[in-house]
Amino acid sequence: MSGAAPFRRPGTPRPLTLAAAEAAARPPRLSFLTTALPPGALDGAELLDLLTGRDDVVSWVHEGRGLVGLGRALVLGARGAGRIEELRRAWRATVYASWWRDPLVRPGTGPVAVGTIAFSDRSAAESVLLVPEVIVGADESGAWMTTAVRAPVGGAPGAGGAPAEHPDHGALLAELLETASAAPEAGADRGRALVELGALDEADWRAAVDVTRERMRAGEARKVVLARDVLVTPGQALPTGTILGRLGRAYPSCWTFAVDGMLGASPEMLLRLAGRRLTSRVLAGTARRHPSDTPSRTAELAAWLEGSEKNNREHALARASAIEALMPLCSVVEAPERFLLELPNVLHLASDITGVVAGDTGALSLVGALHPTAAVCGTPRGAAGRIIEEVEGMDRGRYAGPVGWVDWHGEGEWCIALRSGSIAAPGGPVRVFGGGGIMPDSDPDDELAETRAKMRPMLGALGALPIAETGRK
Ligand SMILES: C=C(O[C@H]1C=CC=C(C(=O)O)[C@@H]1O)C(=O)O
Repeated sequence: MSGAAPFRRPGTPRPLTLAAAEAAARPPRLSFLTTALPPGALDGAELLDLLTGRDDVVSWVHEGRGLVGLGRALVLGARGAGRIEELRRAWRATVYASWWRDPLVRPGTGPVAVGTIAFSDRSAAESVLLVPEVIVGADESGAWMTTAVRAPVGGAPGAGGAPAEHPDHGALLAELLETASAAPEAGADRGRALVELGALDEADWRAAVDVTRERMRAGEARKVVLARDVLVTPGQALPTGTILGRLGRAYPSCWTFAVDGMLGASPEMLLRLAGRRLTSRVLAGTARRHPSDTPSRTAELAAWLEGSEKNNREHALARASAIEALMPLCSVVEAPERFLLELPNVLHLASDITGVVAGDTGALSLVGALHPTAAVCGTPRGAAGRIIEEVEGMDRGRYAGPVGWVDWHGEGEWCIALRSGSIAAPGGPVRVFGGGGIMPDSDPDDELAETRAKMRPMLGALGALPIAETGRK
């Protein structure tokens, strides 16, 4: 076992765990209370510092801002082809049945659920929406705390009712800050991490790329994204919050996420919906880089990537499929020229697509319409999905699935769970994933090296890379 025990305030009932379909029919009643934290209340601590040494945490942090959470007030679960729609309905019913007070009314305040969704309709992994007991959030205007507790029986639902008994937010924050400052230093790793083969060894994965290329050359698909996994046992038991702190420090421009044991630092924003405005970042086309590369070496790589015919074709397919999926849902879609995104481990070709969502389509419906994108599945989607199932040899679980949060009126932010891993039990081994877009002219050795580069964020945070390669600051 690792670090601290799971977060549960004394006297709180066990988390409510419900099948989404059941919750939609008989919604649970929660009470949410949001309060602004006074300026300086975090006392110089970063959001992710509040999670150091802890398990049972949630995280959604980008450039130091976002949401971190502890504990579980409610867990909604679903599987199969209808999983996103079932979760959407269950959350909507839960919000309708619940009480809340939110004087801030900003993105991420008030009732919020965080979610992680399986890549495939046929995955054995459960897709969940989870309401943490405590959320601490921060944006450019300040910080806040939201607590969620079970609502008392009786009274009218909705935002107008009286809140139930909530813990004192000032005292709770003081307790979180104190535990964080007492947590052991996250820096050094004691033992050596063990990295074991996942579903396929490297030779078999290269052979899978070969078979995929042949099937594409025969006309079955134009692009297929193949992934592989390794199992990493850190040299010492690492609490999830400690791994997140390392990811956030090394990859601040990515979204450092954790929900229900799925964690990582994703550079790919599937969609952000705020005030009906939608943003989606499409990444496809990659050059591997090393943290010690000089600026001139990076410039050389960038020029190579921008001129690479194969990478541009790969990017164009992903970009076109995102635009095509958004067109029927938006009154306006804009897609300026692609650009180069620099990360410590890779360079990507990137497109930021924006739109105005028509009608009252919420973030989870949009997630359902966009997933799986050509950046993680391929083109055409059906044929690429079949090839993945037949050659990859693994259930991706929540890897390459949507991960993010949704608020009380259906807006929120969702990434694709890339540069990620899954932890089955706190402090235990982590299944780390990496994939790449395969084109008919792909080179299997190159593609394998690309998956290694994409695993680097997680391997570094787990102490499974030489320190010079971690990108850790
Ligand atoms: C499938 C992954 O990356 C996708 C996202 C960006 C670039 C990609 C590429 O160039 O192949 C992949 O489509 C992964 O990180 O596991």
